[in-house]
Amino acid sequence: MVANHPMIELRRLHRFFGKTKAVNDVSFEVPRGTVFGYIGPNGAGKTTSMRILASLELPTYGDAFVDGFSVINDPDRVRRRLGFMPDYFGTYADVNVEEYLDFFARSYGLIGRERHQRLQYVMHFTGLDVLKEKPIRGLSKGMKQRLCLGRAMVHDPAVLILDEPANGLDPRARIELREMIRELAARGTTVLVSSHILTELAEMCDRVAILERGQLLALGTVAEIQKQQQPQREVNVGVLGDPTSLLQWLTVRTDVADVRLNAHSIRFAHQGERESEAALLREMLQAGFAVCEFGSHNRSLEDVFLAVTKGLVQ
Ligand SMILES: Nc1ncnc2c1ncn2[C@@H]1O[C@H](COP(=O)(O)OP(=O)(O)OP(=O)(O)O)[C@@H](O)[C@H]1O
Repeated sequence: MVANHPMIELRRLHRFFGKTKAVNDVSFEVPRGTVFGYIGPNGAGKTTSMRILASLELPTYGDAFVDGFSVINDPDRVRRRLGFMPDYFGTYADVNVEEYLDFFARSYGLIGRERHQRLQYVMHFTGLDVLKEKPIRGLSKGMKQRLCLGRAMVHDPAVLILDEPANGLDPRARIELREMIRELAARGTTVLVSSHILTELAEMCDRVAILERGQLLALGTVAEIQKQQQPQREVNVGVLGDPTSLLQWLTVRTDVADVRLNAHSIRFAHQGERESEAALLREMLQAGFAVCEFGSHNRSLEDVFLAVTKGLVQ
């Protein structure tokens, strides 16, 4: 096995349930220490492929690897290296936070001082140390999510698979979760995290995959995907006086398209980098237009996500 193999790899992964192609020929690699976003609408196949990685489900065809070990041929080694946080939190007996985590630490074979230290570390990392004696059925949704993360990381796995961990969290809890995930990656943990929406993951992920109806639609950094979807930027120009002559000036240019007159400004799509936008503004001023406003922006991530996916469910 080579030293710098990907920590997660899906290789032509397929999983069918009858006629439903839950995962349909998906391949990608995730390098060590990165946060990888797995994004798609309901029924896209995110949970199914995560369950395959967690060796809870077998592929129909293809294979998946964790730290170089196949989920088909080496599920025990995969389980030791991987922590899985499912998208639901089941009901549990009347135990408190520490007892709950201790149970999972024991089930991973941690003993004595090592188990004690690991529990202290996990409770401190997740902020649960102050709640360690609280019965888990009395925890808030956000605290239960932290406990679920604590459970997934109790055996210090190299890879964490988090299925919609931000589901149902309030804005502050989302930010805290994002910080925890980034910190885990900074310490070398590889994290695969799923969500329905790109905006939620955009800031914390190094790379993302967009999935729909079992198929991979886009793969790359958020900026790469955004650029693929919209190489043009939308520019808005305000000008003093009658805008008609600027409108005509813009319409004949080849680097400008879709010129529209708004109430007090002109909008158009501009092909090119930021430098050519600056050059365009300079030319406008040199041509004598009294420009009082000039702004540009990419399409929002929501728009990009909607453009990539088609809203198809299965
Ligand atoms: N055990 C199963 N038996 C039959 N069909 C299944 C099973 N598990 C998943 N599916 C189907 O496979 C498809 C993909 O489901 P999956 O749960 O992987 O999607 P998802 O992207 O996680 O969706 P969500 O965001 O709604 O959780 C869906 O059509 C689902 O109904």
